[in-house]
Amino acid sequence: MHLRIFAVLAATSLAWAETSEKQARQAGSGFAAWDAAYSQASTALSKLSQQDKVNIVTGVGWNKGPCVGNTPAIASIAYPQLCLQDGPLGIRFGGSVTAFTPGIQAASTWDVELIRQRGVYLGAEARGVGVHVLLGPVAGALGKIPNGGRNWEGFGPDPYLTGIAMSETIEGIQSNGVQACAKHFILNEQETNRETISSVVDDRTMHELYLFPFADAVHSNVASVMCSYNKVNGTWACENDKIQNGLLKKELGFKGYVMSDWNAQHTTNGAANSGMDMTMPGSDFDGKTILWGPQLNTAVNNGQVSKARLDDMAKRILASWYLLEQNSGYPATNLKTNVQGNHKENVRAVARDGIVLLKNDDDILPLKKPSKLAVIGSSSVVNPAGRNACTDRGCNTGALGMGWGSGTADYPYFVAPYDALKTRAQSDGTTINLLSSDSTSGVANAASGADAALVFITADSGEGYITVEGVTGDRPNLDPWHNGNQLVQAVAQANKNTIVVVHSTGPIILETILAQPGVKAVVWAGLPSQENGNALVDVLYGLVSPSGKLPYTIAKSESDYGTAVQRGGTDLFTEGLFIDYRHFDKNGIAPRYEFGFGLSYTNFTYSSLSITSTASSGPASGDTIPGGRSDLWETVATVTAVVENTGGVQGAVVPQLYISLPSSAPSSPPKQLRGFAKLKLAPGESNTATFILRRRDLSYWDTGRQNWVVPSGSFGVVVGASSRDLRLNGKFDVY
Ligand SMILES: OC[C@H]1O[C@@H](O[C@H]2[C@H](O)[C@@H](O)[C@H](O[C@H]3[C@H](O)[C@@H](O)[C@H](O)O[C@@H]3CO)O[C@@H]2CO)[C@H](O)[C@@H](O)[C@@H]1O
Repeated sequence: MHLRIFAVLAATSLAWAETSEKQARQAGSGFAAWDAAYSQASTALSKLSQQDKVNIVTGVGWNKGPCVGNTPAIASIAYPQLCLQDGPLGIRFGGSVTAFTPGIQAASTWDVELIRQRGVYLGAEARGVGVHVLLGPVAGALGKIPNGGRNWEGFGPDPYLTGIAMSETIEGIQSNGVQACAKHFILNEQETNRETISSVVDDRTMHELYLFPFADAVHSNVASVMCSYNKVNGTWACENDKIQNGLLKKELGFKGYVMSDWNAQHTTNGAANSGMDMTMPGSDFDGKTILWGPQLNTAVNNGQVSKARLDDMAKRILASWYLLEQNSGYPATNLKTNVQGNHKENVRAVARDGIVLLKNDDDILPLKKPSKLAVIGSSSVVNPAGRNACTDRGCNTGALGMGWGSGTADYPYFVAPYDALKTRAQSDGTTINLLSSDSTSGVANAASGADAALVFITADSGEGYITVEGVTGDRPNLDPWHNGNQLVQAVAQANKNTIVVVHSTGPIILETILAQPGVKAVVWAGLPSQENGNALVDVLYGLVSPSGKLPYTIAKSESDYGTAVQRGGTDLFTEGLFIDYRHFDKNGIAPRYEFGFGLSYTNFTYSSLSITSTASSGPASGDTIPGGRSDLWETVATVTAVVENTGGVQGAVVPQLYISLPSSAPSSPPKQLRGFAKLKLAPGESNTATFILRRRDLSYWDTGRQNWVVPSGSFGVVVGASSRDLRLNGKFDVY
């Protein structure tokens, strides 16, 4: 099977920048593979009654099957009861599954090998428990609002980084014959009013920011896409002809099927005729309202939905099933099967390599066999009620490993910071003073006299159907929870070697913390899932040098972001293209820690920038393949740079390539990420980072021509250690 062969090839240890040839092949073969799958689907379809077809496209109802989504079996074509199950970080409600790291932690590694391996393992576990459709990965919310409740499920607000992560994850999942589902399509950027709000966006912003990573998903032959709860430009996403038929199926050449988010469908005919192909879960949560099933049958019988449209829906679903070869030897559904294997190794690696070291004064880290350590904060220990005490992780009690909602999984075990620190302390002969509370009383006692004080703070968020400590999804502000600022203040007053460890679903404002002279280090540990403590100890003690880079900007003030949760019925997306670092760059706002930032225990120097380009200006052309016009995916320029480890220890570096469009392009972000690589270097070692630019990477969306266009003129090229730490400058001209 072509897809599997290429996934195996792709599992070699190549940085993404070096694999675009593979991706081009994959798109080509994917197209052929879809053709074959469609041919099988047509044969099967000819054996089906109208009722069978309606059954294929209609879920059986909430809580009426083994999975969160189920469709009935069709015996005549040996089609199983299809099992659709969350989610983006593992099997929700599984009995013995791995709780992988959330998407945002994977993005924070900037390591395509780890991201792909995470996808492969997610797929292996889904297959092992007989899940046909794994409901992830997530590219919407993209993360334009720093407080957005579900941002942590995805890969952050940069569409390029998210696009690469989507591709790697989808190809990884589907290499196991499991259908992936790219969600939520599209512009579902906040939880507040998510089922009523209309996201109003201009055409260029839609293409260059929000649709961009979905194009990657389609290019990687994703089997399914989930339409979102919100309205897009006034029309429900799941009833929106422009986005489903126009953008997704026609422009991007999507061959799979669109399923509704759970209960996101509003009408029988509107959804069918605007491109939605499967309704989930098939009823509302009370089981009272059913919009397809018998109603769809009637609509087809009286001509409100054409027979051809019903055939198309069913064919898309069957073709995806055949594409992934689920018609042969697929395991029976049993969510309780133990499928963990050695997958915890990926969790630990992603948790560890996603840790971002923000501050390290006096080289206080790595720790050097302290004789006494203070460990302070309620999140240093596992939830006293049990690691899975709160359904769908709907509480922020004890150590934090993921946000809350449908995109969660139960932890098979949980190593809290204190657990791992204690183990390490025993081997070092270190004494630990533990204060597992967020109250400032008792802090002076616990922290004073220790060689260093580790203080743990958190910020949590999640999906809006659960309210945690008064927070219904989106965070109301960017402060740490549980009086984190006051806790750090108290610790830093008692101990001048204070190390702050932050576990958070997204940015928090660190100004109060950084103003404490006693705060020597800030470790941004993100969302490390079940390997929380182990990953932290690896970095704190220098078993590895920290190599994570921020996948979003940390501002000095919440208002610096220029975006906020909308309380009314409309979000006008007035910021347009300018979210996260694009906004800070355009408006000359100094971030506290910029997108792409992260310290190391070693140093790197950059040299020898080289640029070659064959790019020509003008609109994209070529046939539509999965992902859009074929030439958008062709390599048109290559940039290389040499990076050397000039420090004393081994470390991994993430050279980042940003481009600036020529002035002939309409107002554009000052710079945009268009390449990155992760190089592991021994002291004194150097290596070349190779960045391959595809036509789409040099294009803007021309609203007049309704096409991607490479502008003529001089393209700026910078290679840096972050979006603000720019080490090498160059340019190339395009005519
Ligand atoms: O899980 C499939 C997709 O579902 C959406 O989230 C839903 C979630 O799965 C479900 O557990 C939750 O149910 C609650 C329901 O909303 C509420 O009315 C009822 O009282 O309690 C239910 C909890 O037991 O609803 C969520 C939708 O509101 C996700 O958006 C999507 O990403 C998932 O893939």
